[in-house]
Amino acid sequence: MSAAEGPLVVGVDTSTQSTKALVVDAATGQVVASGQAPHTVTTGAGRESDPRQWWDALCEALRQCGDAAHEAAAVSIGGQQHGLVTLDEWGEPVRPALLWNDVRSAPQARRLTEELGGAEFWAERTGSVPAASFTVTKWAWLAEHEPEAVRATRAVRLPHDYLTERLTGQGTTDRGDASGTGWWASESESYDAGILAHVGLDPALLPRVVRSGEVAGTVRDSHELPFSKGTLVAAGTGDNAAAALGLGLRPGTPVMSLGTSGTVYAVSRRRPADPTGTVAGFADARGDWLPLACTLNCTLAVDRVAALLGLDREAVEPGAAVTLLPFLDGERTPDLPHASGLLHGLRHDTSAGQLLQAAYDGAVHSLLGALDLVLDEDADPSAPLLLIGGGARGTAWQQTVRRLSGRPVQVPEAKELVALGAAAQAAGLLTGEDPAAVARRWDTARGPVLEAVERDEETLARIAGVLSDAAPLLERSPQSR
Ligand SMILES: Nc1ncnc2c1ncn2[C@@H]1O[C@H](COP(=O)(O)OP(=O)(O)O)[C@@H](O)[C@H]1O
Ligand SMILES: O=C(CO)[C@@H](O)[C@H](O)COP(=O)(O)O
Repeated sequence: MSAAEGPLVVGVDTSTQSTKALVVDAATGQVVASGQAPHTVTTGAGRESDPRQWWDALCEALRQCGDAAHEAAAVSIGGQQHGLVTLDEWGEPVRPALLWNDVRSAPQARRLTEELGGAEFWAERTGSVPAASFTVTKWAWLAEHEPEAVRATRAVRLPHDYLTERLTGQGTTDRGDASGTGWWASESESYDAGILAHVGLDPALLPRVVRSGEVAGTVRDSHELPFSKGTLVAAGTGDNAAAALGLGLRPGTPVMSLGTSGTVYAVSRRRPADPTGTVAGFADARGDWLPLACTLNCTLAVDRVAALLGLDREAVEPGAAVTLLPFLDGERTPDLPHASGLLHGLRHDTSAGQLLQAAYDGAVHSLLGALDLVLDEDADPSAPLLLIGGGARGTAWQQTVRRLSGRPVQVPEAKELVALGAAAQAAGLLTGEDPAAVARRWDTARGPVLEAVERDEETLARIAGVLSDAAPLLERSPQSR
């Protein structure tokens, strides 16, 4: 038996690049064991992963947790948002999942927006104007390009739903992740029959939306897993909503997450509805809202630039007037799904380290441009920005965010905030507490605060100028090149 003070719970983050599992003492928040296993994502035109890989990675991550996982009384899964998982009558994937960063459905996003009353309609009805990331656009793409896959589909799931269902045998989701589909009406908090009919998706194929604090099911017999039969399974949620739980976030505190995606968000009491499409009006996993902006090019894009230059990711140098828009995967914020990377202002005396700094600046500029739109008007502009995700461990990321935001930056010591949020959700099932209150009791946001420095307005203005001047080039679709 472990020396834990309370029951043990398991929190999982099934994100784009890997699955991470934490075994946590529900009394203290102490992480008693952890494991991690990678996934592969296709490159080229689309971004796809086989959902069965996520299950194998979950089993491996739990195996690494050793005996502690056997003692868990409850488990919860947080996962990458939006991915379209199509299952056949035996619960097997019909085809690989289309991931959030697959931009092939950009034409369907535009078309759906126009066909159903425009951006205002979508923002008001679902909280968001659909971009290529949203599940509804992926379903429309599949119907157009692979109608046989659509015909074979008997269940439609999100990544975290897929794993939860393999644990419990029941098709469930939660409001946080459902709000990123594009077919969940934030106005009525239910599936939107009109939108579903428009895209030809039978609501009977969708999972039940489990309420906050409700048990999604219990672990069914499985010889692959360390859990006992009957272990409680919480609703789980999307990874950003899980991280908000993991930080015990209160309204008005801004978060920036630096991972495969870059995100900025805050909890809000007001239901968001941004017709410009910059802010996605997600629900959080409790009963509030999670206005959020997301970029497709964050740590992977900057690491790719470092690799091209043959530099360590920390080998940045200041002082150049060179601009690099690191849109290697197209971009969502700003809405430029067909864009590619763009370099401007290169001189004989520009160093490789300065080019790398320009990639960090470009990635952070996109996120900061959306931060004010995410925050309510009454949010405190001097509140520290909480910096999380794999990139938050890097000094170059920390210093870039600090310089370009002009805000104090707090870096929580806890590394896996998505998995911790899922663990807090699982703990809440056992104790009856609000999961965000569990995380506050665990003091998960604790970490050093880097004092504010003067905001680097010159760099921000230069990047904004290049972005605006290069708009025709960045907006051009592949067909018109
Ligand atoms: N010490 C570090 N400094 C800077 N970046 C890091 C560091 N450690 C990890 N990363 C970056 O974090 C990314 C993974 O972050 P993570 O939040 O786990 O991603 P995701 O949840 O999208 O899979 C990697 O792409 C890597 O570039
Ligand atoms: O699309 C979004 C949010 O809208 C992304 O934030 C995904 O949820 C993927 O997250 P990571 O794997 O980068 O954590």
